[in-house]
Amino acid sequence: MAQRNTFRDDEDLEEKINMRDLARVGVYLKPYMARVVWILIVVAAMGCINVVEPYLTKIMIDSVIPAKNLALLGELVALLAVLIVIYEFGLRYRTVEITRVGQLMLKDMRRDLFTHIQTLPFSYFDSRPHGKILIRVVNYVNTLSDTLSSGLVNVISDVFTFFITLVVMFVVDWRLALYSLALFPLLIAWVLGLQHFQRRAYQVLSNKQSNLNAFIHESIAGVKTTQTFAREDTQFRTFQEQQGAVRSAWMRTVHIQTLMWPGIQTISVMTIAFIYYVGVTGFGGVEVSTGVLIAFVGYANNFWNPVISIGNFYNQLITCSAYLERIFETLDVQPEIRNAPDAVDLPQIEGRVDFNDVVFRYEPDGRNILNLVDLHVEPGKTIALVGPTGAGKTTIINLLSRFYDVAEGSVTIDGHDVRSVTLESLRRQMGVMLQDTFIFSGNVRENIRYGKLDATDEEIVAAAKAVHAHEFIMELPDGYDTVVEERGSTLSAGQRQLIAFARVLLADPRILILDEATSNIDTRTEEALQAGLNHLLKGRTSFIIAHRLSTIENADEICYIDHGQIVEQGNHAELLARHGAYYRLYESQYAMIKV
Ligand SMILES: Nc1ncnc2c1ncn2[C@@H]1O[C@H](COP(=O)(O)OP(=O)(O)OP(=O)(O)O)[C@@H](O)[C@H]1O
Repeated sequence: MAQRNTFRDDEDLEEKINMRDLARVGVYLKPYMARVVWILIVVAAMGCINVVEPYLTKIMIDSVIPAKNLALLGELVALLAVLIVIYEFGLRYRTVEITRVGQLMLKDMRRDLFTHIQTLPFSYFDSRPHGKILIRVVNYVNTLSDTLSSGLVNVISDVFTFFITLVVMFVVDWRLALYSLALFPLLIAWVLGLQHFQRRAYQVLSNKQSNLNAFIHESIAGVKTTQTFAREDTQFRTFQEQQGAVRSAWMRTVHIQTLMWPGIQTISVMTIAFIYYVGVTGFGGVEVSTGVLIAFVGYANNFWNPVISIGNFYNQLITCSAYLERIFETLDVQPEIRNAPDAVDLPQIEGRVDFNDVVFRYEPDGRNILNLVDLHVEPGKTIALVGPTGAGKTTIINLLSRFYDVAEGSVTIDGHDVRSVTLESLRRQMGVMLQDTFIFSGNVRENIRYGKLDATDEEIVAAAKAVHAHEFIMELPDGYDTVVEERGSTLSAGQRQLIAFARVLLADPRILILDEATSNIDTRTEEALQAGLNHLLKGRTSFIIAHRLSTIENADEICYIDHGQIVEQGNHAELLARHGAYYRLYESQYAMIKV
């Protein structure tokens, strides 16, 4: 399991830029290669125009101006005008197309991230704040967007312009070309020297942003608790701390990044000065006309501009590598719970469930949460799990849906080990209603339909009626079309549970798991619900966890769980007669009711 992490903890960082990460971006580029080839053709044409322009200036200075050759002037101006128009339209095409390719790549990357995250096991979500997962899918991918769209646009054409200019410079005067490159090693040293610090600064920044995001996410989720305890000040102070850390990290990146530009500019200006010096003094035997000298300065600009842009792109890439690291790290998390290579589909089940001496712990080196749980349930029976808080009841049912794998022993359904069948076929035949009922934003009807996507409206209403949700739904402003907010915050807790009940029943599972499912329903509703449930439970194996014993008195079998073991098992009457742990629990609840 991944190391546990909170909003206060920075995540681990890689020491070096992982070239494999950068190469993996290429995988996302592959489907769009045809577009890229067209872009490259346009970029090549634009590069040629870039090279021609200084040459036209050379002709102007060497031939047109001294001879006052107006005819040639007219031709040059016309050619220049045509080239500029072609160049500008090429520029537009290039920008639009590369942005398109960049966005398509990001769409694919975000899709992969999202679908992968959906398959990750509970343990992944247990191990880090959700805000840190969110920032990977949204913010980090957005940051890549800038680099892949605008950055990539420039770098492709810049690399091309760089090489073509270099070739032309050598053709026009190879010695002057060599002198123009004299300071190039200095530039490389400058860029590479800063890169180390810059990458480190961006990694720290990404961590601080991630922490802040996790904190904000947690604060919004817990806002009601904060207000209840009037702890706004405490939250605010932590927020300021986190925010301050982001600001400092950000400023550090700016301090380092802004060193890059003056360095490159200084080297560029020194180079141009050197070209003038060499051209004017004839240093090293160089003899060139004024036109060639001016053209060379133009080429030097053509040459240095791409170098500067490539330097900038490299800058962005360093930033991105910190984000890519996080994105690919997420994509590389292998779901611990996944289909075995030889997994088969679980056939239509009858519903026999066996826990065979199951031992379980949440972390490999952690303590045993379940200790030799041996439980055998016939199809169609209702099993209730009771016991003190933290005893392991929820853990038992989590193993049944294979949200986690057992450490020892096995869980079988109709004799099939749950690890040997595909997860989809297993979970499709199981209806699980967890403690924290989740309502998606949308309307009530859509929320119930989540249990069976092709359910008709009639089936939805029938399911709602069966669990006695229909009455309250009809009292909502728009009935089944009433819009509910994410998490169902506009509904009461009991209403949320009734909707979730209808959803599970609509799925028509062979095995039904209800974890504290009836805890939020008032006694009257519960009685009605119980009646509806009784005929729906028929033919299904059901596991019910309930703290209120009145809801499970009719269960075929009741297991009293304590410290991860079944300490008592039998029906209500048998367990009462035993005068053991269940009896004491029952007595205490009964006493409370009497009080
Ligand atoms: N995701 C998790 N990671 C690590 N430990 C966990 C996790 N979930 C539960 N535990 C631990 O496992 C033990 C059993 O938890 P479980 O939720 O099964 O208890 P429970 O009997 O259902 O309790 P309750 O009646 O309060 O819901 C507890 O000690 C709990 O701290």
